[in-house]
Amino acid sequence: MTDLSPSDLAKDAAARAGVALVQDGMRLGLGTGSTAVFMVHRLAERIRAEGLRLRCAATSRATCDLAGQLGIQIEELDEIGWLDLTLDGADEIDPDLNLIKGGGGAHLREKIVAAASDRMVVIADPTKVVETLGAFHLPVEVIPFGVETTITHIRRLLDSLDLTHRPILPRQRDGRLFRTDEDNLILDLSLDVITDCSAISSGLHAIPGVVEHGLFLGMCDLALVGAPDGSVIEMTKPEVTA
Ligand SMILES: O=C[C@H](O)[C@H](O)[C@H](O)COP(=O)(O)O
Repeated sequence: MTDLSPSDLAKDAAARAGVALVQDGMRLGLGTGSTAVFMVHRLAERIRAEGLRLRCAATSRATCDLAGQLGIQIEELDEIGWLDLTLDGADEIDPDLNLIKGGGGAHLREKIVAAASDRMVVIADPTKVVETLGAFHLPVEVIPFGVETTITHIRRLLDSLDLTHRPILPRQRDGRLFRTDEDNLILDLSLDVITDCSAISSGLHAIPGVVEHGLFLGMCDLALVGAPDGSVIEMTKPEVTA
């Protein structure tokens, strides 16, 4: 790959470091997004060079298609059953390794795959590292049926959490409502700062039309943050003191 922007060089550095964790015989979850694209390319290179025998599940149709084009066989998650490692990108990473994901609308399958993995490792460029989650909109996947009612429920939840007047925007693409791989809709919540991630998470999960939100709390084990010069910083969870 030539002529990469500084941002792409950083993503590629993180992707290489993530792929370096892959060992022969592993069952892998492959994430979605622009950083994951680098990861899938680097993984395909290692498979070709080293003959790695892997079993891989994808978190989106896009990743499934790319992997197929590069000669990586993708199986259904349920055929594999459980995964050793998932490598995925993120939109925001806080110091506790809590994440916002779903900028590409793939967070539902990503969360199912990450939850079925012994280890979730995030690969990212430095712009994704934040002190507090929330500057990036929080994606919420919702069922199309009764979406206005679901928005009303979300509005009431935000009001109850002192997050009044925060925009709740149905995601659009090419002038039409964006549809996920499950044919659902995405609502993007502009929250600015999320001070109580657990309250938002449990509140959203309690709303019937909500399928899944993009907060990944306590799921990430390690974040690999690449830089344009090829170096990578490892972020680990802070030690819990008794
Ligand atoms: O839905 C998309 C995923 O959660 C992505 O992993 C996330 O948006 C990060 O994508 P990127 O690597 O393109 O910044």
